[in-house]
Amino acid sequence: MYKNSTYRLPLKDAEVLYYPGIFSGKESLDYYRSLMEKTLWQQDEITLFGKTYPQPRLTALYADNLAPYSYSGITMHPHPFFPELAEIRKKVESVCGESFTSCLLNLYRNGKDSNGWHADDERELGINPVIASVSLGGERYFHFKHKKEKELRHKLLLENGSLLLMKGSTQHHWLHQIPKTMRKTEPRINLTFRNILVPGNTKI
Ligand SMILES: O=C(O)CCC(=O)C(=O)O
Ligand SMILES: [Fe+2]
Repeated sequence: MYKNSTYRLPLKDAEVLYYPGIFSGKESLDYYRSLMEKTLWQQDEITLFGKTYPQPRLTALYADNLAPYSYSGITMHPHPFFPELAEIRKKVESVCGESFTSCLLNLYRNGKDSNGWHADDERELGINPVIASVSLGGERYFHFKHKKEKELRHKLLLENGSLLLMKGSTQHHWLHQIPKTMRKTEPRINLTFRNILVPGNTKI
């Protein structure tokens, strides 16, 4: 992919943009190292069909407000932003022209770590959520599948230093995942910037 360009993915009923190289190799490595160390990583348990498993990745939530975020039966409480995270948010906001209250981070330690099929459609994200997702470290494939038209699928390699922006009706019509991989892969940090609303507050 050529750096400093924007690609709109050819997905029906969706608005998904890919920006490779919003950070240089050096910036990406510096951020990767400081986030690896400073992030308060946690491993939650998920319950599937009455059985409990450790989530197959580490996560952490940061926000400007105290709004908790619940998904897959897990409720996360945010920590305040630290300087590197705030810097990354600023860059992302300037690239995509949106603003964000919160950041959910994922750490995929190796190819066995993954993120199963889901849509980011929780109530506290509002009606047409804008989600800006930064990748640092090892490359992983990101898959999309349409909720109703099963033959509509797409996959994309998320490169170090890139940004993937999902907006409009994307979460209504599509699911996404990061599948496990057998390839040898370096750890990957993913930052998903979102607007998470305080319960009772509706965004206009
Ligand atoms: O790791 C990624 O690129 C995707 C993460 C994701 O979909 C999520 O946290 O909701
Ligand atoms: Fe997601």
